[in-house]
Amino acid sequence: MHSSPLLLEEPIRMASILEPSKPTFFPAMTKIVGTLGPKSRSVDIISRCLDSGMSVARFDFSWGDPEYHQETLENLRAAIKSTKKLCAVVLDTVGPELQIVNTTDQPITLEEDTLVVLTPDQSEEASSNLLPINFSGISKAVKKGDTIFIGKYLFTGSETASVWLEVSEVDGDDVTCLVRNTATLTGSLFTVHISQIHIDLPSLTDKDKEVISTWGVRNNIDILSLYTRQAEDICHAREFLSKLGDLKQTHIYAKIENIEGLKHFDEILREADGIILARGNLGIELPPEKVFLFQKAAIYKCNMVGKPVVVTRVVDSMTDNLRPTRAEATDVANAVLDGSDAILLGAETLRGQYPVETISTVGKICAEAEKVHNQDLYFKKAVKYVGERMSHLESIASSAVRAAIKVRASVIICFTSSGRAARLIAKYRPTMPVISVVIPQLKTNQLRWTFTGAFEARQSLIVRGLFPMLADPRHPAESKSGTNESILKVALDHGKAFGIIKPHDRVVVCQKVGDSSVVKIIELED
Ligand SMILES: Nc1ncnc2c1ncn2[C@@H]1O[C@H](COP(=O)(O)OP(=O)(O)O)[C@@H](O)[C@H]1O
Ligand SMILES: C=C(OP(=O)(O)O)C(=O)O
Ligand SMILES: [K+]
Ligand SMILES: [Mg+2]
Repeated sequence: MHSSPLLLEEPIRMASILEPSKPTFFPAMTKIVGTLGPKSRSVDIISRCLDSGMSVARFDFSWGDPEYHQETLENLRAAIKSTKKLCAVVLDTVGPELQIVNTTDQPITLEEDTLVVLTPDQSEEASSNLLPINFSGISKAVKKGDTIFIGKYLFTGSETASVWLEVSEVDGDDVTCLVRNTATLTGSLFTVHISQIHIDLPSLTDKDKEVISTWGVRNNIDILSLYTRQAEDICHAREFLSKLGDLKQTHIYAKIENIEGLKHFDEILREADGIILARGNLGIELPPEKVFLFQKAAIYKCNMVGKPVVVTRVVDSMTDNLRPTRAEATDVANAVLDGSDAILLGAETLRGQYPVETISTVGKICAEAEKVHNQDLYFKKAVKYVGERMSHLESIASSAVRAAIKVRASVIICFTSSGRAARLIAKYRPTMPVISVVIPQLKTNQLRWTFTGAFEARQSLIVRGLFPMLADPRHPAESKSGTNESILKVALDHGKAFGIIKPHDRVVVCQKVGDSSVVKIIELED
């Protein structure tokens, strides 16, 4: 596998492209987040999603009630148990999302060159010439000539399932718009995107808070996906989580949806635990020729500070088709080459016809792209960015990756408690999987004693290259020397059982021995 690495920057022998990919245990180092919904909520389908490589499940509270999502989550738990595959849980908030509710049960067809009125009067029924919106300030927020998109496939506005409107007149609280393309809106809820306006609503709404403090607390959510426009949005959410018991351990990922988020990107990145590039919304907010540039710039910034970055909306067409378009397949590979940690699937798994096939197709594309990723070049950039003098841990982490590549180790094993050491290793984008062995720590909050570790292990399921294993808390973490040897043996056995570690392989281990952090190389006998 490491004999003659292909690099995109070097000439590739064309025939080598046709060599079939060898099957490996790890479908890809890049992770796949699947949004669970009507077409992906049975134990059977979720099990197949996990087996195909989904390692994070997203619950989108923009639709569906808590009971519905609870049922899906119980099924996810059963699937985890039967497949023995770990899966993290993401709660996606609604935020100041603009919505039109259609209570009529009938699809609504809007005809090109006709007029439609958007009204904040939500007692009105939706029709092809009147659409009630959940935003009282709409008439003050827009002006003649502005662009409004309604529907799900919001990129170009030319799809038949979404509509592109141009504001033609503002009259009192209502806004009259010219319909630019004929489209039929189906379902009970349509999202609305108005380009480049500030919506004067809080990023974390009362409804979001209610859901987090009930459903979120009940289910110990690992990651909160937050509609983010500025760094304070993250601070407020963190403050809110800090009062919810175990949820103070929940990671907050900033969902960058619009120009405001783009302008404040650097400050947001400092506060957030990770970033989600919501390209659905961003893609219509930005001129099309700028989308790739923001993606590359944002991913680079995340990579350099070692924070996970997730890219959305890659294979929309697989919602209804078994194969992605050429553009989509290439787009997935480019997201990997740009440096994303994970790919987020929305409609494709939520309400698409091929959730399992979508996951395995995306996984295969990711795995191919990873093979030609120029690790050497990337590594140099990352080291240069940190500069002199490195922290001890950063130096240990980068050295572990360097050593593992030089000795062609099949895997890196990293002992970690907070997950920080393992994330730092992942930052240097090793070409081999990292088994992060999370060692539970006993902690108390005055009321009760509990073990840490479960959050930390699951949270690494969204990071490229990290494959967590939660050590048995009965191994006392204090007496490091003796017990770590037995945990190491368990980790090696784990790797062997899954076929990623074979006899005579070399393995790089990163751990603390006494007070010193060490990187050691071990050569296995059998
Ligand atoms: N329980 C443990 N046993 C052995 N080594 C550990 C343990 N926890 C962390 N380490 C190692 O200690 C070093 C410091 O990592 P640090 O970031 O402090 O750990 P953590 O991941 O627990 O925050 C790293 O080399 C890491 O591999
Ligand atoms: C993921 C996105 O949106 P949603 O939360 O509506 O699925 C997106 O806009 O990229
Ligand atoms: K949402
Ligand atoms: Mg969106």
